[in-house]
Amino acid sequence: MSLFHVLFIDSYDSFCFNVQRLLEQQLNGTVEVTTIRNDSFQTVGELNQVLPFFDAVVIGPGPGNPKNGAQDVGILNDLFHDKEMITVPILGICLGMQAMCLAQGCDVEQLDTIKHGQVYEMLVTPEGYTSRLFDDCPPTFKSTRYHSLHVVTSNKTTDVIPLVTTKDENGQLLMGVQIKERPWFAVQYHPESCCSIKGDLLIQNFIKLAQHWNQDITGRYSQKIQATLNGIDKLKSLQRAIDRTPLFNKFASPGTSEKMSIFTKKYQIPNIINDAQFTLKLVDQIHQDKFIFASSSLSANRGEWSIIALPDSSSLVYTHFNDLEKTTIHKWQDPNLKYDHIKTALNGDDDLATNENNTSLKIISEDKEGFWKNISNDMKGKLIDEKNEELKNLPFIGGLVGILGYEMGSYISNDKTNTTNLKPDAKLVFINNCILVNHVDGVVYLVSRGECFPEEIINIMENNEAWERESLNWKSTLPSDIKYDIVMSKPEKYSEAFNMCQDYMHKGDSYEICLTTQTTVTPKLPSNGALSTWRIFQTLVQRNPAPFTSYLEFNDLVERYDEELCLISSSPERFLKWDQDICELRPIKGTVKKTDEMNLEKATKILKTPKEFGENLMILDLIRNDLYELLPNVKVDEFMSVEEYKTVYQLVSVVRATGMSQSCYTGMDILKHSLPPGSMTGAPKKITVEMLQHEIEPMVNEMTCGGRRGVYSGVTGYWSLNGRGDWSVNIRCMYSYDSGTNWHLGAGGAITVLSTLEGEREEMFTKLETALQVFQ
Ligand SMILES: C=C(O[C@@H]1C=C(C(=O)O)C=C[C@H]1O)C(=O)O
Ligand SMILES: NC(=O)CC[C@H](N)C(=O)O
Repeated sequence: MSLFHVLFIDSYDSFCFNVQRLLEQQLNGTVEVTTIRNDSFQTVGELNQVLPFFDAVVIGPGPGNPKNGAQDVGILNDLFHDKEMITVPILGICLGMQAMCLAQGCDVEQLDTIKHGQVYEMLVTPEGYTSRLFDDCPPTFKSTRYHSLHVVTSNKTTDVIPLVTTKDENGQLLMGVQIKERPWFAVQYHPESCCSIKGDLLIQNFIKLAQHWNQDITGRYSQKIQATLNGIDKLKSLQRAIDRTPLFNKFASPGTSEKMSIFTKKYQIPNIINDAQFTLKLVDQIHQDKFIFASSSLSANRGEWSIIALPDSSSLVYTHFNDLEKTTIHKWQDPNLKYDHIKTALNGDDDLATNENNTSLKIISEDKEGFWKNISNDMKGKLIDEKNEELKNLPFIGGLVGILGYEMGSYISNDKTNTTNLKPDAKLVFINNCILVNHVDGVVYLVSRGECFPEEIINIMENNEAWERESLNWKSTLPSDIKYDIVMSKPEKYSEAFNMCQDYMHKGDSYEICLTTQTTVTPKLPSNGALSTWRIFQTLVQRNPAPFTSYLEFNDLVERYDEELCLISSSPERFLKWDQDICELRPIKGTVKKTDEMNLEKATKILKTPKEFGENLMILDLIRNDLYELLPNVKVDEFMSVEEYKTVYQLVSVVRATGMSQSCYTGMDILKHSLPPGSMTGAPKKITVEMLQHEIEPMVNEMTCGGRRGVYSGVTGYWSLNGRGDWSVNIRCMYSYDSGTNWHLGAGGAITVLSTLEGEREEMFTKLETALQVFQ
């Protein structure tokens, strides 16, 4: 079977892999796609050398305006002016169509009413049918639009033949074209969106047309064979334009794999079924260090399990400092290690700190890429190909737990000049012992790698009748004699930032921008007063029960030190969960505040309006893209359901990818490639994250340096030794880098062209309030 080779030129869009997979899914998998960026080649001349290898070129969507030239669209404009291209079959999508038409003398103008994530009826023109691009297509079909700009024809642009149009407040708009006497076709809508129909038919028709032109009209196929023979090396180098190398080779034998027996003990406790308080009563009994991933609000597929991870003296602590490009590794509460040793070592420039103080401390100079690789390699030898069904199905049997901050994600640059920044960007601890609570079956498991599960916990469980009968006596307010200094972002700065977001979206640089603010709370204690992190946790859990309630206090040194990291979270949002074969993302986009007047029915109406629909759809398509980058089988399993939480209603979608076990990737690869979470960035991710970091957020959040978000907007969770993982988005949370002296709370929301300043500000305050209420 001969393959159909497509060169796909992406413009750093967040829908690029959706397009790639849509192409690959046609003709029974015989379409082979090589994806490059619009600046992978410096000149069209270079591109021409590989062109004969390809049957067709697809030019994808993306931010920017082709009228701005190469800085926005790389070589796209030159490509459409190049003689060699005249015979090459091309399909342009959105930005691709705008560049194609601009080169034909059309204008590209801003729409009066912009459409981002909106579904419209496309109308095929008579020329649409004669062109054969819309063979077998009904006269009207629904498709998603993501554009601020549109193509305007004139009586001088007669070579541009309209194939599809649509109508809206802007009037009649051009939605698809062919360039006269050329195999060049384009659409303004997005055939790859999950809300577009007939996208597959469009691609099939384009491929047929391309084959026909190559064979019968231009004779390109006779040149192609020769190019295949000497183009192989060039092609291989093209395929590396986007790095999709796995973090580690999961099929290679681990070599030094440790053989570990897993100890489990099981307690069936029927009356804990559906009782979220059980976990809280249990953790109340445990006085040793613990990381808690509790479900304080139970719902299907979220909150079935609570996990209590117990670090011990052999647990390794991995801390990454992004600005310093260094990682420290040491044992949990190493008796010889002092915080001063760590500080001194971080300030020095030794690659591997010599172990002068007889401690377990190791310092590694590495950037975040190195960190991702090294922790994965450390886990590699420890992962267990578990045959025992029960152990295989437990969510966690030991492994890494912790926090990956926003700055660990892609497209965010570090600040190497900030040599004094000792705030960790990632902190993970290797766990040998844990307690799992299954809230559905009413079972508690004690799991240990090895045989030494802490006696203290076994005793607590053996005597569970005593403490379990008691009701939870946690206070739901903090001591009344504590005052708080609360510093928030300035309102005028927020509105400036909001307007800046609108400008970018109107220019076509972004379709949705998640603008966030940071608030700092400093407790003012009375003399002899104290406010423990545990007390704050107790309060938040009760004030805002959530499926992803976490408590992570990193008292990883024997001596308490002033720069301890602590996170207390009541997040509603799962970012990514995976098992051996399937991974699931659960983006939340769309928020309505709960009030006495607001009920589920009313909230559902609001959440189904174009504003919220578009906001969710954009992120849904972006999340599909994140999964499609590495895995070919992706499905939207839940489309915009309304979920009720303590203080808000939220619009949630669920996307799953299957077939991970046969791929070369693990869930950790998916996690690395899809951070930061799309629901916290907006789309397209790359340009939006860059604008947020460098221009928009430094203005709003003056007290945090350089657009840093830190723990907020990152993820918290675990990677289990049985190949599972689950990470929630760090929102509706508070965290401290200095042992509770100051607490940071982030809050924000996605801004689209349909947003209003007042609406967004109120939404941001509603979200801030879910955690801030603890201090009030
Ligand atoms: C940015 C926050 O929340 C995110 C933004 C949402 C929205 O824009 O509707 C909803 C959930 C989160 O993904 C936050 O809570 O601070
Ligand atoms: N999705 C796109 O390709 C958008 C193209 C262009 N940046 C616009 O906003 O119109």
